[in-house]
Amino acid sequence: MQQRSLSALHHAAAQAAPPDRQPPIIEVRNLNVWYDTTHALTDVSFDLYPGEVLAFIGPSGCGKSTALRSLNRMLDDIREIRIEGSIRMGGRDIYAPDIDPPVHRQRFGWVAQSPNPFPSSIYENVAYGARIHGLASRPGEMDSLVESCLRRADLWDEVKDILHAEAGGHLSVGQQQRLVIARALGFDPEVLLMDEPTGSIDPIATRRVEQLILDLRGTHAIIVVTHSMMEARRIADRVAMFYLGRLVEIGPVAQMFDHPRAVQTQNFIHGRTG
Ligand SMILES: Nc1ncnc2c1ncn2[C@@H]1O[C@H](COP(=O)(O)OP(=O)(O)OP(=O)(O)O)[C@@H](O)[C@H]1O
Repeated sequence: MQQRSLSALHHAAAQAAPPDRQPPIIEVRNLNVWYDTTHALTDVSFDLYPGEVLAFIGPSGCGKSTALRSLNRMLDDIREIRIEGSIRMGGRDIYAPDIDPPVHRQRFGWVAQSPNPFPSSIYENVAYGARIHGLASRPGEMDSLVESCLRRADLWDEVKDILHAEAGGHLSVGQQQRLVIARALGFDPEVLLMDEPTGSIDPIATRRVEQLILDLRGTHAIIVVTHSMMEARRIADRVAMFYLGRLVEIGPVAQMFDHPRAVQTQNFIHGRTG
């Protein structure tokens, strides 16, 4: 990836860091993304810190998903994509030629808006990641790992008697979303990326997924794209506001909602745009 000169945004991204944090797990600087002639992201810079929940907000089409997908290199396969700038994880450029995208992707769990369990049993859905990464080799280890992931996803009690008998796709939509989160945990990821994880589930299922995000916070860095301001308030440590492909403001959740600085943030959280 081409390295662009660091601008004032570099300084702004660092300033938005909470004072008591460890070094960032991901550093994004002057990220620009084009889909053919569509300039989807312009000079986006931010840091992601270990154990935090960072919410991406902003009107439809402002680049939230593109920013999310750039981190785990999900954009790679799109024709006519062009990416410039710098994304560093653990100090290394994730777009360097010696980075293997599938190996890089293993550092992330991915949760999409519509739950997409594999067409296999509940058990196999969760075991899949651990199996391909060789995370459970001793007898009984896989059972423990599957149970642990399902417990952490707050799903164990509902499925423990149907682990092998029932397909993941036969659960309710809210349960499926928790199953997808359990599956993501089976990969033992460092970062969880969630693109509107509550966008297709009902309010009760939403609160369970939100509680799950709060429970996973601390052990995982989590980025959540959300269209719900209430949700961002409930779950985020920090909020990043996107507008027309630019990250216009990033900061602690209270500051962003109670004292937003950018006029775009003020308009958006008061429902005047988006
Ligand atoms: N695969 C693609 N091919 C071409 N253009 C794309 C593609 N994906 C996104 N775009 C364009 O890039 C811009 C940013 O889209 P993106 O999906 O990142 O925004 P978003 O903020 O996540 O939107 P939403 O909230 O509606 O999901 C938009 O103009 C969109 O039309």
